[in-house]
Amino acid sequence: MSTPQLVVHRDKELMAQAAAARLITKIVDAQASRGSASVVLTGGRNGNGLLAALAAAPARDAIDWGRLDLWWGDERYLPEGDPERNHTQAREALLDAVPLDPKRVHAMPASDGPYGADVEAAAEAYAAELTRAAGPENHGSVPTFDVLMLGVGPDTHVASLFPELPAVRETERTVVGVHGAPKPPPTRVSLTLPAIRAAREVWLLAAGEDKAQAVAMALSGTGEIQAPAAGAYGRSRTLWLLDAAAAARLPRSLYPPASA
Ligand SMILES: O=C(O)[C@H](O)[C@@H](O)[C@H](O)[C@H](O)COP(=O)(O)O
Repeated sequence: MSTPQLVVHRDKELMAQAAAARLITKIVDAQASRGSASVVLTGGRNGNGLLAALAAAPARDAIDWGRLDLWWGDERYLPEGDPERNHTQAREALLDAVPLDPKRVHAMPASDGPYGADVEAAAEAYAAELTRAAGPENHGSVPTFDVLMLGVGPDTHVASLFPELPAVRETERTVVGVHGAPKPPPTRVSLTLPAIRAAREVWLLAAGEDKAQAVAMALSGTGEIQAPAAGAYGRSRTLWLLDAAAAARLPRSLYPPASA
């Protein structure tokens, strides 16, 4: 378990731009050392804000887009192309503007796809896709993601893992169906904490004063069932990318020195 590292930026725009620059470098380095990179995207305003900042970044095309695997941490279980799907919003923010290899863009199933209303079957299918992509060196049922990004909800949820609900308690499966999510829409597909923790690096994105309580709670020792963000950590790095408003309720001892 990697100890959380915090970086606090002036505001959410700068946080998105700095996180985008950080992601470009991470992808370029992974591609230089291993020939490809694997990144898990998140939905929500901060996740999509990062993608939009990346689309506008001058260094954007230092990335070899044809050697990038994209996965999702969660998806709203809606028809393909629905404007509320995380995949739709990621396409609008970045994906449609760059020459990705479509075979390497792993969107989660849509509700008008082969599994219909059976969101558990959709989750099992995505878990199988992850296992197929996990090479022998991954010693697990998911590929070793270079970076897995997560927005943080005001209730400390990450992906579609909400406090106290069954999905956050899952310890075996890597992908589950979610019913009755408090954040609409109610039906979702989500990676579980075991899958999240297979990533080399987990980056948690939180901006705005509405996240300050969640950030303080998740970083103050609250358990992962009550605060799912507290259970989101990478094998070698856990990075919280915050703006000053979201960091406002942190004890000063947790503030990074540069922000003191
Ligand atoms: O499907 C979703 O809604 C997201 O995956 C969800 O986990 C999101 O990242 C958080 O709710 C934060 O969203 P904001 O960044 O918009 O606050």
